[in-house]
Amino acid sequence: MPKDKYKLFNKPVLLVDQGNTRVKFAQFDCRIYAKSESYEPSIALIDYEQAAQSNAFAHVFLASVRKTDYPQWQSVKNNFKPKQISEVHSAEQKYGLVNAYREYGRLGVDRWLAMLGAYQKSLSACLVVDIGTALTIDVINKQGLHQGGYILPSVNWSVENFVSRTAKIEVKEINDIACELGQSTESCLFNGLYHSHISLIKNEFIKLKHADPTAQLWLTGGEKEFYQKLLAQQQIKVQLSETLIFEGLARYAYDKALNTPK
Ligand SMILES: Nc1ncnc2c1ncn2[C@@H]1O[C@H](COP(=O)(O)OP(=O)(O)O)[C@@H](O)[C@H]1O
Ligand SMILES: CC(C)(COP(=O)(O)O)[C@@H](O)C(=O)NCCC(=O)O
Ligand SMILES: [K+]
Repeated sequence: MPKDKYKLFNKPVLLVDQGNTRVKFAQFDCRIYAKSESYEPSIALIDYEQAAQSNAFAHVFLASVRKTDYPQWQSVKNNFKPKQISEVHSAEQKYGLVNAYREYGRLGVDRWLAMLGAYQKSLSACLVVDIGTALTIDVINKQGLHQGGYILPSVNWSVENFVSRTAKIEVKEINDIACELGQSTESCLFNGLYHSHISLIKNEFIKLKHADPTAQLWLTGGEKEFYQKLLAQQQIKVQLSETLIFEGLARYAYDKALNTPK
């Protein structure tokens, strides 16, 4: 081990991302390098059982888009003293990223952290798409200025609501979904919704590429692989990441480690 390497937290740090559908956990080995030139967090996704191990973590960093009411998070929380818990909120600007919202605290913290994760990794213009309970799209320019975004209900959520409010729409069998005209109720509905999402993403990405040819398109969230497939059919190449939100959270942990006297 190089001499200039030491850990500030004597144990790993736990990262928690509480979305609207589920809560996700990761472990971050928060090392500080005295002669740090670049910052490359080492993050591993872990499951609830690993997260719930008492005494396994020095500190926990939490990001939640709901009240922190998830039973899984509540039981993990009992392993920590209040001073070991840091809840992160969207900021006006931090770590080179500037929030486009005038009411900056209203931007979903998952969006804020996913942008921070993506921008740290690419240092170019980024389009960040999080496909979870909602579909969110956020645009950041090369200088780290968030340009704004979109929030759309997910396809499944839209279909469920639509079906429950219409008499003649029934979803039976779902065949191959594609960005093309449908020829059954199911394909008209699903193709229409997915196509609208894919066209919006594509359109924004093409605009961003005009401004910065090195712009990157990042996909995260539960349905990212499916969107990757649909975008590939449109000749759009994406960066997939399961850990964007955690990479944003890890930046906060790293900062706390740097600024806490040993
Ligand atoms: N293991 C899983 N558990 C729950 N949902 C999953 C899982 N794998 C994929 N999904 C899909 O991902 C979506 C949830 O994505 P996620 O990004 O976790 O959402 P959120 O951040 O809103 O909680 C679900 O609606 C489902 O379609
Ligand atoms: C848009 C969201 C519901 C997405 O949540 P998710 O799908 O990740 O659970 C969440 O980011 C949120 O509650 N945002 C607050 C409103 C805003 O971002 O303007
Ligand atoms: K999310």
